[in-house]
Amino acid sequence: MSGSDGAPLVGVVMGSRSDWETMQHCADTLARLGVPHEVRVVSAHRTPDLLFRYAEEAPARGLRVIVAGAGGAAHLPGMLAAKTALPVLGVPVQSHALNGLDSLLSIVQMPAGIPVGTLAIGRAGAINAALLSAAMLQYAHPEIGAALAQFRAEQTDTVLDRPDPRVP
Ligand SMILES: Nc1c(C(=O)O)ncn1[C@@H]1O[C@H](COP(=O)(O)O)[C@@H](O)[C@H]1O
Repeated sequence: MSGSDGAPLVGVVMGSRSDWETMQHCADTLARLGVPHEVRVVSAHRTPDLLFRYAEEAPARGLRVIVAGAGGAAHLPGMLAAKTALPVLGVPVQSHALNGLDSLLSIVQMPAGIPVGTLAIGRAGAINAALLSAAMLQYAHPEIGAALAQFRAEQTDTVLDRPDPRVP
């Protein structure tokens, strides 16, 4: 999905195709908010040269936020943050062996000086990474701000409309 000039604003990257089940929730939410974005598999471990190139070229291509999802030894978000000054949001993917705790700790424990904004493990983190991206873009792109405000209003209405959990 691209903006009017064809350039995506958010890069959604993940360490493996197997992360798509989680990261599709980020892409779906960006699409719902009308945020131009691209989706790529990039791995610090398996495609290190591509990772460096992606991070280095991202600002000139028009990207303004990178969302990086990875599982296990999740070095991808931190390495992207090391190579670009763009804001990097990290989504810990739920791993089989350790339930995502390994992913979370790998992403969140960055040394001072190279920040990664770390979200929750799994689907909630992927959705919130999209919402945070929209929040970061909203003043430069008022139409994204309007979509975000509408999303939140609808979410509130959905809860208020069904106050009794016993009623389906
Ligand atoms: N954590 C990373 C990185 C990275 O950090 O660069 N590259 C792949 N992976 C992770 O390996 C897990 C298993 O990958 P496979 O399913 O392909 O074996 C995935 O969750 C991926 O994010």
